[in-house]
Amino acid sequence: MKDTILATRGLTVRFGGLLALNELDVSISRGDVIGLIGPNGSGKTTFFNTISGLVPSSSGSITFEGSDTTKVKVDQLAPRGLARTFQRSRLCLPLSVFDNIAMGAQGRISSTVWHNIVRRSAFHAELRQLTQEVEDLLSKFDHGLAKKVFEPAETLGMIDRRRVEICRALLGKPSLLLLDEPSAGMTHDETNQLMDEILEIRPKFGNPTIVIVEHEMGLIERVTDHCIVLNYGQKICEGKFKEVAADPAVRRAYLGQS
Ligand SMILES: Nc1ncnc2c1ncn2[C@@H]1O[C@H](COP(=O)(O)OP(=O)(O)OP(=O)(O)O)[C@@H](O)[C@H]1O
Repeated sequence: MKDTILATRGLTVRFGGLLALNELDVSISRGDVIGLIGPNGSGKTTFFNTISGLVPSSSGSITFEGSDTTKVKVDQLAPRGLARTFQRSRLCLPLSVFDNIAMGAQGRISSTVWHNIVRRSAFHAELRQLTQEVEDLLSKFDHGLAKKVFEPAETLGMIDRRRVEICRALLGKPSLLLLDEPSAGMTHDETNQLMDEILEIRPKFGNPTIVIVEHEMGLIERVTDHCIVLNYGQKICEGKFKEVAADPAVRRAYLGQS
């Protein structure tokens, strides 16, 4: 039986009088690809923001990798193995592809004044090692992206920008990868291509568990093992895509059918 990598119990997030998450109990099994779906405003991004330490919960608990992470902040969750991408691109466009990805290696380069001046050769060795890792990562996508490692991110097309964001998330070899609307800003074909690439290179990173928030139901149906459906911050259904798509509560909430 698969173990649980992430669980929430009674997770509640209030924004003033609005209940964005309402007593949410969720269990995510290690190694699965999970689709987190629901109508606009149902709480999907708030769920991502809360479990990744960006938005504090109002009550309830979060357990990640067996530890209580309810109050753990975002910068402490990445080293524990939780990585994510955002709906809107979060690249620093004037910076190089390398710099954007290396941000995901926070704390890996010793950057004290003492280290950089007195132990210059050690600093250069760390930098060389990181550069090699970033180039290896980019070349796994196999689209000549590794050759653009020192070009500004603003010179890349949208699909390559998304690949760079995925590389930044994968650099720390996360056990849980949260993908917030990978299709945003891309065509249907590009989204499918990117998702295929992620699934293809996933075994090289220890098969991280993936949770995808996505409105493209064709993609969710094709790539997920299991789906969780939210409405008004509550879980209304879960199961295989075909099961949840046929559920009357989901059809009412999500598809606007009775
Ligand atoms: N920082 C915030 N302050 C106030 N209200 C917020 C905040 N963030 C989200 N909300 C509200 O919380 C509810 C859930 O929003 P959330 O973005 O999590 O939904 P979503 O399911 O991700 O929606 P979408 O599919 O449109 O991205 C919405 O009513 C939204 O307006």
